Amino acid sequence: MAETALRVEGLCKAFGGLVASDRVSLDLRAGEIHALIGPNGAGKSTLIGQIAGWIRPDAGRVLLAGRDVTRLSPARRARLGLGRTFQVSTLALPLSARRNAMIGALARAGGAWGFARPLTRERVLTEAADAALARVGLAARADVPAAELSHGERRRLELACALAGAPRALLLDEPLAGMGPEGAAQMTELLDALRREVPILLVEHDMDAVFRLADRITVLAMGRVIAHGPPAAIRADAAVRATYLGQDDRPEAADV
Ligand SMILES: Nc1ncnc2c1ncn2[C@@H]1O[C@H](COP(=O)(O)OP(=O)(O)OP(=O)(O)O)[C@@H](O)[C@H]1O
Repeated sequence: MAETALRVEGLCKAFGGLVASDRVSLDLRAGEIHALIGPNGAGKSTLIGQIAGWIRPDAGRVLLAGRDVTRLSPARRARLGLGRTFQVSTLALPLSARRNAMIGALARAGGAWGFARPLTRERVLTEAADAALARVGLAARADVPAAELSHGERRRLELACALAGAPRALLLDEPLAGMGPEGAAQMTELLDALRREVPILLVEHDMDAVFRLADRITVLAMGRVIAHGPPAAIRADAAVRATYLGQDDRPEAADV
């Protein structure tokens, strides 16, 4: 059986009387893209927040490569290999693409290099950043300020920032958001190849991409997992169809 990079067990989170996560369990295995979908307000962001560590669950556990990280800070989780991108860009716009990717590499290293010589540290971070930029097709743009990159390039740079930290598992929150067809196709191709290097938990509203990319899909509605399985089973699932009826991102809209 494939190694489990990330496991969520029985996560519960309520905001007052509103249950945003209701005993949610899922896992992310080596070599796969696992998509998390659901209508607006289903609890996807709340779940991602609990996995990343900035929302504390009321109950349940988060395990990264078998280690219980439920009580660790987001920074500690990053240092243990949880990479992520955000719905809203976190790039430092005046800095070059390389400098941004170096910050990503630093997030993984944390204080571990406190005693390393500055020149050694600079070289190691630069190498990690350049490798990540090459991986997302931005090697030629390394010296360009993030502010001057196109929207699609910025999204790939955000991915490079996460990759520069050599993550064990990657959380991607709407990596295709705001992209035109060309950028979306480029990013889809990139993610398709990346799964072999790092397993990906993908939150995405573009159902064409989800059904093309996902090895498995978990569907949330009102905080609960209502379906889980390979894309073909999800597309055929009556509860999923009922939940998505009338929604733009309903699975039946995906022509895959
Ligand atoms: N900090 C909060 N305080 C109160 N209610 C919250 C909070 N965060 C989320 N909620 C509520 O929890 C529910 C789940 O929200 P969440 O943002 O996780 O859904 P989502 O699936 O990510 O939605 P979307 O696709 O629109 O981003 C919603 O009803 C939302 O209003």
